[in-house]
Amino acid sequence: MMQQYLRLKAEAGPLLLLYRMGDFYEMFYEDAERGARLLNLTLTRRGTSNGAPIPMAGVPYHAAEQYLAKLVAAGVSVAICEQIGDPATSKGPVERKIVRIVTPGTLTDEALLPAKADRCVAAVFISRKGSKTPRAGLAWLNVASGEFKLAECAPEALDSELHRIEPAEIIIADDAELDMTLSCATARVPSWHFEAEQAQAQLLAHFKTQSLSGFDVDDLPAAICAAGALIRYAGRTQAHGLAHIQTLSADRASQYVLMDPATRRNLELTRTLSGEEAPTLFSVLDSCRTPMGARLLRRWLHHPLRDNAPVLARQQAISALMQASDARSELLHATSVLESLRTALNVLPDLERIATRIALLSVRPRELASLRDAFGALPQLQELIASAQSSEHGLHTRLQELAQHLLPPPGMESLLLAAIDAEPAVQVRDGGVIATGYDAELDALRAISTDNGAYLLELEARERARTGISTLRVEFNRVHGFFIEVSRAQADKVPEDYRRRQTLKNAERYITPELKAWEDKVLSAQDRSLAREKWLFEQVLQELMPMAQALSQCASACAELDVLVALAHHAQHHDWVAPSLLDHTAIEITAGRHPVVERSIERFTPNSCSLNPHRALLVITGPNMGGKSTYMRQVALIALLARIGSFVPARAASIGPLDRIFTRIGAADDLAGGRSTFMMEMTEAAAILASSSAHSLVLMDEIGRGTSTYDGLALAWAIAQRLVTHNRALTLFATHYFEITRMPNEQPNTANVHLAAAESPSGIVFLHEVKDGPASRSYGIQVAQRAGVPAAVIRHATRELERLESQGAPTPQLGLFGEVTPAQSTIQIPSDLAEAQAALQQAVNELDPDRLSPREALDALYQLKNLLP
Ligand SMILES: Nc1ncnc2c1ncn2[C@@H]1O[C@H](COP(=O)(O)OP(=O)(O)OP(=O)(O)O)[C@@H](O)[C@H]1O
Repeated sequence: MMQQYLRLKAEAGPLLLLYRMGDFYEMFYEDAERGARLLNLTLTRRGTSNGAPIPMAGVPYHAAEQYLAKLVAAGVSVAICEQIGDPATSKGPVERKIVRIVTPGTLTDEALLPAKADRCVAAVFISRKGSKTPRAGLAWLNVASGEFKLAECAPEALDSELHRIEPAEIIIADDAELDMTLSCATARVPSWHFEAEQAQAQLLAHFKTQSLSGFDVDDLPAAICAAGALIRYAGRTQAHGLAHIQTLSADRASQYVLMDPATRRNLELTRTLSGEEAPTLFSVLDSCRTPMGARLLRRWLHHPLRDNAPVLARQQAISALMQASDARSELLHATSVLESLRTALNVLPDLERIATRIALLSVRPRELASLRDAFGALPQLQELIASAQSSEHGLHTRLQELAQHLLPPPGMESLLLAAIDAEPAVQVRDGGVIATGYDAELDALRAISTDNGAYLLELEARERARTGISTLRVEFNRVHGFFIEVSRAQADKVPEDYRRRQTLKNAERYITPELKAWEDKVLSAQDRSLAREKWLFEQVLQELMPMAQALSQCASACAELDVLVALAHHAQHHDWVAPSLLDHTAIEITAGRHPVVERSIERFTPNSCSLNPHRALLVITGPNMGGKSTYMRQVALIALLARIGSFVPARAASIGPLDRIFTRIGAADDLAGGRSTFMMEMTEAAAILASSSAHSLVLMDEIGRGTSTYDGLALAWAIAQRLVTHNRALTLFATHYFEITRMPNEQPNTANVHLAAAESPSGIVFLHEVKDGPASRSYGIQVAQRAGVPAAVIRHATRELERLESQGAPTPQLGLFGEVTPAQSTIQIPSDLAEAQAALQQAVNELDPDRLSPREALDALYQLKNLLP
């Protein structure tokens, strides 16, 4: 047996091998040690190898799914080996085979997949290093939905692209190096899998085509190499192949508003800065009723669009949904269309994943039942959309397009209605999955095994008469089968042909030749009926498989409708408006709010923002805690929401096309990457300066604070100036360096705004209101006091501040930037002050404090004071 194990283990390679033995999946050697550690199992031993005991650990087969889920969550890939031979007839170890490979990125099993997030597997290939223009090729595959995409980018942008795609697993060549900050499982495959010819051949064989031209990806050679290796890898993991992956498409980054990983993180789109699921933009917007809707919303948030046309189509669909609901509820006082749509969507199961499992022939009976029940809701969805369309407001062609796909694939509904039982069992092997009336043979077999009642009553009457035992009973139970039960007192009356089956305390149970013959007939009918049912189910699956593609189109339409309904619902309940989409770059927001913060505090102060080529950079000052970061983020989030087609939290907004959104807001140390806070800050700033354009939105928060005041200020000034003169990006630049508020004097397309605060007897009051002009002061000490810094420290700091201010604190920065006038470059000391300083110096030198009486000391102090001009 160990030989068989070692052969299979060699086949499984680095995958953890779960080796089926009876009711357990066992692991051996290093796999056992690793598995025991990851799954918290007891490590035991089985036999020895070269005199050393062989470590072994196992999990019961019926609980395997939950252990698999843990392994996959830990990024481990697993090969599952089953017994395929019959133990009764096998000589030596039963034949076994690896039947399934589970890797973090290729899951299709409902139990192992998160409902509201996609899990895909990506392959990365970097074309010839050292060549003039090396390209990074990327391919990613969502096995659960069938989506297969390609993209190329410069190798420097690869990390950012990976953060956009967020694969659960990445495939790379065994000799490749990949420098990425995304944490996910990686799998290495032989480098020849990525060779152009091999990859191309693999794809052609998969799609059964002569060339890839039809997919419009010829200009992406590096990505094709990645795609070939990927389809080979994914194909190995699925027992029934990847027939549902029927197309390949290029995902051209130019269609999206690009965001780097820092920006996605800082804007807290789908994860908070501390890594939580909520509150995020996704968590507040996600009132989706279906899992595929929630997944699509998440994708939209990470892929804002550059072109106005598709954005407008979504926005108009949302308007139509909202207006239709108004019209109906006013007229009929009935539930609004929007609410009815939400209710109707609620009954839909995860159509997208069911479609995939139909294609993979791994769909479960109950999923088919839920699919059949869901089809009943589709006409209602269509009707509701039609009523949204018939409202007189707005254009809504997108809704019309969606409605056309809200249909079950032809033949699927009738097949499921006829074939699948109203409430099928979980597993086909339990029986009760195929509906009565679907197959005459099955019905006949079932009749034999279930219609025992009349025969048993007749037999009982006959036996009572024959034996004279009036209490005799004929019965059946699952463990012992059929039997005749006679009380202990009457047991001596039973005839010769009664054979004892079981003895109870007060009764004996018998079987007779006649009853045994009946039992055999019934049991064999049961076996045959289960076998027939299994076969019929497989036939149904084969019939359904070609319909999977159409079902997944229906699933996509439901997902999109769900997202549009969720956005409409949110807009309606939180007073959001449709932004105008401009065709020139500008962001004009009137009374905007932060979509997430407005939900968590009682009274959010709305603020406006105007950014355009004539007012391209806003220097934002104001106290700590004044609301600078919130304001900047809210502008970016409103722009992003507008670019996904959503309504926005504002009284009015006009948003033009954007190519990128960049944020540099607070930086954490990247200790693992060996970069300090300041280094991180500068790396991000460098990326922004390198890639932002006149169509980009840039948020910079307190750039330069990670180093000494002078260095920081100098860098902040230079960066701001470069952004406005060279990159010409729309920029929000929050800073505590007041010197930067002078920038509008030099750069006419910049302006100052500040977050207002007021002082009251009980301390500083934050008004959270954005006003024109620079802040008058920073209130740092007041904020520190509010934060609970000890009073003694606050007093000391206040004195120190007064001292610095009275000294007219050196302003080295005056000489640091731009045109330096002689008057600014040196600190001029007036001549009378120079004289006074000399006289003061002399007077102080002449004083001997030890010889002075208190009275003389006081006089000396007055004299010194008088020496000052
Ligand atoms: N417009 C607003 N209306 C109401 N409350 C707000 C508003 N903006 C911010 N706040 C509140 O003020 C708090 C501080 O805001 P924020 O972090 O944006 O300040 P900040 O000026 O960036 O501070 P720091 O300079 O210390 O980073 C937020 O947690 C929020 O609760």
